[in-house]
Amino acid sequence: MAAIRVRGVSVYFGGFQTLRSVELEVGEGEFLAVIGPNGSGKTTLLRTIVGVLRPRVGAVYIDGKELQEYSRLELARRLGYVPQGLERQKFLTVLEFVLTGRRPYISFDYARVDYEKAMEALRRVNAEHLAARTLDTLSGGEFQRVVIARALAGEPEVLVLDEPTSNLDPRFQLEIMDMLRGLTGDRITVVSSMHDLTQAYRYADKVVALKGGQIYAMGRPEEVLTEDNLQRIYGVKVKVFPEHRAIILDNSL
Ligand SMILES: Nc1ncnc2c1ncn2[C@@H]1O[C@H](COP(=O)(O)OP(=O)(O)OP(=O)(O)O)[C@@H](O)[C@H]1O
Repeated sequence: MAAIRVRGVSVYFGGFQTLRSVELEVGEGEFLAVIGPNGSGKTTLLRTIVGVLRPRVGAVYIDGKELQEYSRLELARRLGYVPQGLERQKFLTVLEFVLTGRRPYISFDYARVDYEKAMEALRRVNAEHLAARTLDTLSGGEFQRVVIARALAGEPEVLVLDEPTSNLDPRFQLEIMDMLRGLTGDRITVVSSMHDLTQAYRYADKVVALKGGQIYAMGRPEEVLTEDNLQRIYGVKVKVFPEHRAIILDNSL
């Protein structure tokens, strides 16, 4: 199982700086929610944590070892990534697609255990019944759950998700968030970006709020998700109901 440390990370696209000296730690089995306005650097941070992007300055450590020092295979086994807006390979079946999450473990061809793990992952996201369907026939929310299942099939120690519930109806939002929370009980470290502040409040152990590529606030949900902070971060008034652990936009004022 794994803890994550991001040390002094700055990421640039050409001359444009997207992350500025980001410094954070996530303990093993912790759930970190990454919040912030559109364009604040959430996806860039997640992609840096999984090694898709290499920071110009600073480094990411998993269990005390720098990302670059891991082999690709070892990283693929340890990390699961659920990106946003993944393109569908239309003619693959759901099961074939979820099986690709087992690639870091296979030497020649998928074995029985890989099929079992893939089906188990589909069950966890309540999509077992979709196994034989081709990806092009799925609704947006069904596809989203299947992408999560592919990451789970790889049995990652660290699961990184980019707005995993954005396409889901309320019931599936709760199911997926409960499932993610359950993973932390198995000591899996979860890092997820999200726009739903109530979900961040209810499910995360720790929240990091990005603004303009910098960490604006970080800490326990009740420390970070305050009316003052949120107004400064998003430029809108919100109302926080600590007794309900809920946050709403307050456009009545
Ligand atoms: N490949 C790229 N080339 C140039 N600029 C980029 C690239 N990727 C991201 N950016 C810029 O970096 C900034 C941060 O983008 P990022 O996708 O990390 O934001 P985000 O917080 O995830 O936003 P959203 O909530 O809209 O998904 C944005 O201004 C974006 O335009």
